[in-house]
Amino acid sequence: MSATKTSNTKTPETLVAFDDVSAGYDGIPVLRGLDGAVKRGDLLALLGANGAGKSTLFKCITGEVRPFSGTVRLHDLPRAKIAYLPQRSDIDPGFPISTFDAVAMGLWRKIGAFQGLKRDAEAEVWAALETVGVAGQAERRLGVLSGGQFQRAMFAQLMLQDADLILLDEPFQAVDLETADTLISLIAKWHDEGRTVIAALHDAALVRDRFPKTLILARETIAWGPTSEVLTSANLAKSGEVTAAWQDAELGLSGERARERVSV
Ligand SMILES: Nc1ncnc2c1ncn2[C@@H]1O[C@H](COP(=O)(O)OP(=O)(O)OP(=O)(O)O)[C@@H](O)[C@H]1O
Repeated sequence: MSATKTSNTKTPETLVAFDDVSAGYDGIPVLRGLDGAVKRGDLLALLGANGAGKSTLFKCITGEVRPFSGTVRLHDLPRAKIAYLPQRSDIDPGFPISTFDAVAMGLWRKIGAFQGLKRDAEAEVWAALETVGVAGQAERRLGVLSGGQFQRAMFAQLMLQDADLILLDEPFQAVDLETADTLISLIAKWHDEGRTVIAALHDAALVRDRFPKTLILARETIAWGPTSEVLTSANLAKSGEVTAAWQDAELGLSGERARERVSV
């Protein structure tokens, strides 16, 4: 990502607004009554227990999941300007693609999927591979890379996407400390360029150190604001308890009753 973007010193404007959003699957909400706004230039950590609804929130932003009620509004943000890195478990490791070609997919929106890469574009792909330290893996199949190499390649792809909003679902899962440092530096650079980044994470210490804003989620909002204010052990404990209570309720209820329960 080479272009210099808008300065973070501008008055922050809303990029994504959630207005009483309920969303989920098979008629059963897993996100409930979500209100709030992501500001342009935010570096926002999304914290919550397993099953708290973090991935679902991302999918509401990308449009993959449509809310049952409420609205998700994108302000001056075409979907083509959103980059989404799902959890590795959601990416098919058997997909027959080289690491080079996977990274080059980051340029698809710019040059089209079936255009041959011109020399300039090829150079961009090599530069991205080098920046994240996996140029030596370029010819290997993406699916055989180690966890850290794979995630570095995915970040190289993100670099080429030139997105305004970057959504990262547990980006440091199964990566070593050195890789995590490299990836965190890239995130910081994107933030400095004025891009908006939301990352679902489980490491509270990392969030405290590197993420100015935090949303703690448990199917509903537990807290959302400056990390120094919202990242408290009380809020984290509450997030775990509320998520567990919702999961217990779902396990104990038939689909029809669960629907009744969450609609009150
Ligand atoms: N495609 C789906 N169909 C049905 N239920 C789903 C689907 N995807 C997620 N869920 C359910 O929605 C709830 C929230 O899942 P989600 O993946 O959004 O949580 P998460 O906070 O990202 O969890 P994790 O930290 O484990 O990744 C879970 O109970 C999950 O089982």
